[in-house]
Amino acid sequence: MLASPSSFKRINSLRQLLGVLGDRGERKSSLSVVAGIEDDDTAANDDDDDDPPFTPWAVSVASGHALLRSPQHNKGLAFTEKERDAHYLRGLLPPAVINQELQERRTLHILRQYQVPLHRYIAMMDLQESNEKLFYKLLIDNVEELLPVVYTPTVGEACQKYSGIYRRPQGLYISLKDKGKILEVLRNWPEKNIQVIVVTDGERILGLGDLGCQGMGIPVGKLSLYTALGGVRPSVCLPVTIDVGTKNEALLKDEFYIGLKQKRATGEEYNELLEEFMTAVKRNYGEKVLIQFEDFANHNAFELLTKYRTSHLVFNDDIQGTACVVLGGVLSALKLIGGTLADHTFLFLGAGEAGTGIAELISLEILKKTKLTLEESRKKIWLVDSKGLIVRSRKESLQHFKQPWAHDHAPVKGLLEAVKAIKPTILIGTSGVGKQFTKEVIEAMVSINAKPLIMALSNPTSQSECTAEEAYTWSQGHAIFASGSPFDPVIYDGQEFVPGQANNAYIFPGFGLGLIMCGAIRVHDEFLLVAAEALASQVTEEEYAKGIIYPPFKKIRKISAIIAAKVASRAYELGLASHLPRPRDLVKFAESCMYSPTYRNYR
Ligand SMILES: O=C([O-])CC(=O)C(=O)O
Ligand SMILES: [Mg+2]
Repeated sequence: MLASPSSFKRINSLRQLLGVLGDRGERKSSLSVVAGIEDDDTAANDDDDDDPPFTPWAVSVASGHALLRSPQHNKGLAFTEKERDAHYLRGLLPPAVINQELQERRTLHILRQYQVPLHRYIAMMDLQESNEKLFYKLLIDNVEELLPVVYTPTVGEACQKYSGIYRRPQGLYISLKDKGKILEVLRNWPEKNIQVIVVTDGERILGLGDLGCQGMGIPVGKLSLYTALGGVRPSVCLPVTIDVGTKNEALLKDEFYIGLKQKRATGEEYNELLEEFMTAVKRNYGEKVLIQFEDFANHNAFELLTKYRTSHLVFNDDIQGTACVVLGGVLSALKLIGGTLADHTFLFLGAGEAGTGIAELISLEILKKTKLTLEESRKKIWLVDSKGLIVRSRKESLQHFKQPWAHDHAPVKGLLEAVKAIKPTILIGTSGVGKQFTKEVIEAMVSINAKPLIMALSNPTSQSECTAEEAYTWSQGHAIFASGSPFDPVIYDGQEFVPGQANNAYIFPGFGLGLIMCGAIRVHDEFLLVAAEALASQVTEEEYAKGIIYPPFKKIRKISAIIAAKVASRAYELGLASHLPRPRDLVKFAESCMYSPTYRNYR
């Protein structure tokens, strides 16, 4: 039976009244009762044979064939005999009834037979589009195996080939053609209650350059992680790609390219479209919707963050998320390499969003923990860009985000020369260009330090500044190593070395959950510091004993809950949280808000 218009009105006003947080949250929505086909996942509702509580609103939103075609509600062969009778499914499915656990094993078995990573990616996207709960159950239960499939590095290849593998729209496309109509475009999206938007303009997809409209794979992938790793409900997530054209000549010549075939717009035209988008988002979803900027090119990334951080709830994952995960890794690594943060000397290869973002957050943490001034703490950090070491004599010609790092020093050309001149204890690669940490660079680091910390952060794997194997072999097992893209453990000299994955996926899902659950209205730098410290605190002594500086991804939901709690707690302290009263136990509250992918019973 379809909901009558008046029932819909009641459903909508209930949504507005309750806000949608999560499944077991104190602010739990009672939509399950309203919608009949249940929209949330309380264990209490899972007992099949109990009669549903009486409610005058009980309606079914889909049945029969439409139910099987609804990714949010479809359970495939897991529909029971009773459900098949009750929801007009008889004959529409083969007779076997297969529960979710067996479906999960079956899907994993099939996935493992695909040798080509992109085929696994396509199979996972198909699953997400046909059976959302099974997709998330599989991803959550097998996160270490499947993260590289739906996310970095495979998502990079998927974006490069996106026009070829495109099947269905997985997010909202907003192009220059939609100028003046963005509010209408937002209203075309089927979900009305949106809490997180990940938006890209495709200009700098990972380290792969301008992929234009094909960048859509990134917001889709990031938001899958919001749900799988941070427990944010899929229905409140909105992936957006803003298409203002592309500089990528190959795409412009490709007859199958799905984007606007024109030169990338810049300046006024670009700013106006972005301004319209930001205004429309706030108007349509309110102040508390989180907008995560992803994979914008440097100039726009910094400008957008500066422009909107005082008027919107915005977060740039490449500047702030990456900074947070790296600061977390460095704080954690201090247990292995010794000293305090302020005792170290940092050298970065790359002075873009990630490099300067990390540098700034490290200096803020030094400022917080010592008596040094911001200026003094920044002096511990040196950056190398394509023209060599950033030094004071270059200051006038530098982009504004590089200027704080222009310290007094004679000009130095290449990275190796900079390592020899600066003698860093920590080397961080954020250049987006692979193979820059050569044998000579790593050897120079080892000649200066007993245990150099080396972080090769550029993504995907092809752009990594060096591989895990190179780092361990060239340093003869002395390096503590982490990378942005995943690498397998390495055996060197009979010993196993486990590289860390310094990827912002450790941070943004929990960070976003924290902002949403407390109703934050702005992102404060303090939130980034507490999130980094929370991540570092999750590494155990046993992990340190093995040289590990990041906790394993299999613990990520717990880690995300802890990060969310720290962020929310700081937001309450700073008066930036609007959901009152403050829950007493924020970790428990965060966990109670998390989406569960277990199938519901449809009575
Ligand atoms: O997506 C990732 O793996 C990390 C990231 O934000 C980037 O490299 O731009
Ligand atoms: Mg990114």
